[in-house]
Amino acid sequence: MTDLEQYRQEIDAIDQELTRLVEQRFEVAKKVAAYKRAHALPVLDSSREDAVIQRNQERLVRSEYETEIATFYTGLMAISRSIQEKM
Ligand SMILES: C=C(O[C@@H]1C=C(C(=O)O)C=C[C@H]1O)C(=O)O
Repeated sequence: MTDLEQYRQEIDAIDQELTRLVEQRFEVAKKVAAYKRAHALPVLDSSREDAVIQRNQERLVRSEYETEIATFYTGLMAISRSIQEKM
């Protein structure tokens, strides 16, 4: 196996885990949406989103990825909100 094939195999294994976790996150977001609907709360909670981004930036082993992790969570939470809004 070439180094390239080996690296792609590593990425595929990470993606498998990521997809499982992201799907799990979406399912919990739907429960949050049901709660918010029952309590007449808006889908968007900007202060919560800011806190999620900050906490995950702090979790990084390498702070060089702070901007990228913020971009990642911003996109993930936008998708999460779109799932909640479709309900
Ligand atoms: C899931 C929620 O709804 C929205 C989506 C969020 C997320 O995906 O983490 C966070 C805040 C909200 O804008 C929530 O309020 O917790």
